[in-house]
Amino acid sequence: MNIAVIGTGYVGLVSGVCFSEIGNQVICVDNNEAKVEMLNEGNVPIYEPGLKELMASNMQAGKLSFTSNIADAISQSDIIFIAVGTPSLPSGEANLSYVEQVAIEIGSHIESYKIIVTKSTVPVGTNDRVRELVSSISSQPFDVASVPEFLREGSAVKDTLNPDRIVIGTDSDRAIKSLKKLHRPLTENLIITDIRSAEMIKYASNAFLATKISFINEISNICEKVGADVTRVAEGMGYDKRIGASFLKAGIGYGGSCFPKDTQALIQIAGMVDYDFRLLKSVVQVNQDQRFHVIHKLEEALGSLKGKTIAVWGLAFKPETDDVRDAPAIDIIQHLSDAGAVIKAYDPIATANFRKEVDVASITWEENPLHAAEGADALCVLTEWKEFAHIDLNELAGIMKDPIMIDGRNLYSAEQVQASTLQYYSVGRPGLTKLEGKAAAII
Ligand SMILES: NC(=O)C1=CN([C@@H]2O[C@H](COP(=O)(O)OP(=O)(O)OC[C@H]3O[C@@H](n4cnc5c(N)ncnc54)[C@H](O)[C@@H]3O)[C@@H](O)[C@H]2O)C=CC1
Ligand SMILES: O=C(O)[C@H]1O[C@H](OP(=O)(O)OP(=O)(O)OC[C@H]2O[C@@H](n3ccc(=O)[nH]c3=O)[C@H](O)[C@@H]2O)[C@H](O)[C@@H](O)[C@@H]1O
Repeated sequence: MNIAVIGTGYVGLVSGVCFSEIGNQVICVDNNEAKVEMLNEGNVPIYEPGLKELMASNMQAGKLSFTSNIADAISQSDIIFIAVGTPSLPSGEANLSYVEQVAIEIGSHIESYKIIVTKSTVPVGTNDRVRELVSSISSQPFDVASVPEFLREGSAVKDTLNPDRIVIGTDSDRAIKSLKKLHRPLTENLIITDIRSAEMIKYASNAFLATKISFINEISNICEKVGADVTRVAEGMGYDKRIGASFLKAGIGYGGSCFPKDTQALIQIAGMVDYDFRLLKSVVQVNQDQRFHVIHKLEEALGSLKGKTIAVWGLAFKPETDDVRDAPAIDIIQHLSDAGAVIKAYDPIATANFRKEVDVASITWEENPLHAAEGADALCVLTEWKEFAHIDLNELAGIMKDPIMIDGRNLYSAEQVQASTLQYYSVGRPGLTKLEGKAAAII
């Protein structure tokens, strides 16, 4: 099939590459010409395992190309995917201006029947708005559909080629037939529904996953006070099929370009219809507070942070990505700097992106984790990169001024911690916390 994908961010690029991989002819469009040039040279603007190789092989096979000319892409395609950003407005609502702009451009260029599919995460009613905009400009026949995207950064290619389900929301039998045919090579689990339900499925899914994370983070906070181990609690809960084991890792709260934005947007969507989404508001608040538990633990270990040197391992919002959008590390580093600490930061790949996000004077950017830790009063682990997991903790303790580690991701096992001389603080595993001169608070 002939596909146009508008927008070459995470979703557009990965979808375009994967659609070509399963045998379609794909043109990806972006209005950022520098990005298009980069892609045409075979370079990938994001770090995503496996993407560059797959993109190169499909470009070589003539199945995938990049352009900034939307008119060409539309004329050569049967199905047009809208995959542009829907960032938060200051109110928390989704900014739909990019989606609307693309709808206007599609309306200006269609010359024959098209299926216009919104892949961007959009509030209920947006596909109706797309339909309205296109038909206000063009009298050509077209259908609209909502096919939300569920990929995760860091495993985007794998997720796209092996999805748990594909949701297809449309009121057109013709669109259902084509979209089933397009997606069937990826999975048999195709959920056909109406447009509004499809739009809602995406927000409800992200909000539910965010709720699981805030729930387990609150459980971890209680575990710290009652002497239980949150990793054991999550394991024990996860064997219950009704609960499931995933998204129960306690830590420093969720970040990234989607959960923070989509939870806020859903609160706004509810508010528009006079519904106060109290549960989700709490999820957001718990998440915001959780980031600062790292700071509380540092203060517990060091007292005032003024003039202290704090090493930070991990800046990306999660491993296997260089994305730092709404990474907990941004708030934590800003707070450390405001408290007068000197920061030595290291991330395997996200440092360049992070430097564009934070503007603090008291920070040095280190080239390796041990350099960052050398001479530090304490070390905070903020992203669970694999390369940190294998570091010799006694060697680490030996080069620090004070061997204090705040492990915000529960990266280290009980055995590793117990065999080390670190003064170790975890998330919700108080039995491992070695406190100088006082026992962990167990009631
Ligand atoms: N990043 C992720 O992991 C996921 C994102 N989503 C959703 O997918 C949507 C896209 O997200 P990202 O890929 O992260 O976005 P992004 O913001 O990284 O990329 C959007 C791209 O669209 C381009 N663009 C904007 N206006 C355009 C226009 N008029 N014509 C052509 N290109 C245009 C921009 O230049 C940019 O390259 C959002 O709604 C997001 O919530 C859904 C699932 C996963
Ligand atoms: O709509 C989106 O953009 C995407 O948002 C998330 O994907 P992503 O943000 O890439 O990453 P996740 O793996 O979901 O992690 C999000 C955040 O939650 C945190 N997290 C995740 C899982 C967990 O158990 N605990 C936890 O703290 C991660 O550290 C990270 O900061 C969803 O998992 C995707 O299904 C969805 O498509």
